Amino acid sequence: MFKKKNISLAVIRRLPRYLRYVEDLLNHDVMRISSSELSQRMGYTASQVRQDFNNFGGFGQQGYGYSTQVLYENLVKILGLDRNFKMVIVGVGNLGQALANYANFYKKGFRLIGLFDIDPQKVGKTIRDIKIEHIDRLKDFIKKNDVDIGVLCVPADVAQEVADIMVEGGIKGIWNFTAKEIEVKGDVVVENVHLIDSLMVLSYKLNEKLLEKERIK
Ligand SMILES: NC(=O)c1ccc[n+]([C@@H]2O[C@H](COP(=O)([O-])OP(=O)(O)OC[C@H]3O[C@@H](n4cnc5c(N)ncnc54)[C@H](O)[C@@H]3O)[C@@H](O)[C@H]2O)c1
Repeated sequence: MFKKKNISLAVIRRLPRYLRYVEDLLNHDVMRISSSELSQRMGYTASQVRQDFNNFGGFGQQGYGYSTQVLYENLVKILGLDRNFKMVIVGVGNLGQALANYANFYKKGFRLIGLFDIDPQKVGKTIRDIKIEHIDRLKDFIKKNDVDIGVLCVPADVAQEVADIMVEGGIKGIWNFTAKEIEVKGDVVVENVHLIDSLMVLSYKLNEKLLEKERIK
């Protein structure tokens, strides 16, 4: 598949939204959509949608628009969702347990195969048929099972040391939920998640509306 180099993160971050939307169209048996309709419904401009897809060769046909099936298959491939990644969660507290119980990861090809914690009260218990193992077993487990993704759900003060263990084991990517900016060696990729950032964006939008109302008064 054609792919431009150095595609901006902003474009990549829009791809899951395109995928969700196209999936919804397919579920409603909509097999074709024009770029203007797609852009209108998603709140983007038609040229932005075209530019986004042109990074990957563009999937539309002049005068036809997009086949939703073709769009879907391409987005799945671009996002690597056809690969089936193996994943472990480290830190099975509030967040780790919530993620472990979230079944939708499986539907997208992320297979949770291990849970790890340091707390003897938690080690040995199971969540969705997966036994929580002691952190001491993490490195060997990653090596033996060729784990792709490590989900970091431990307290921030131990995030770096746990990330180091993951890297030593040969992890390929870390989904970091902690507030700590971890450092990794080699070509390990890190994606940081901060739910609070999204909440602050909501706060910004609310604030804008309130300021507008106050101006009108
Ligand atoms: N990114 C976000 O939006 C977001 C949201 C909520 C929480 N968090 C962060 O996620 C992390 C977990 O939050 P929580 O509420 O689940 O905390 P928690 O205290 O409920 O869970 C932390 C778990 O990590 C385990 N742990 C501690 N040290 C460990 C080690 N060395 N090795 C393995 N396991 C270890 C603990 O036993 C516990 O089970 C925190 O860093 C928190 O700040 C991030």
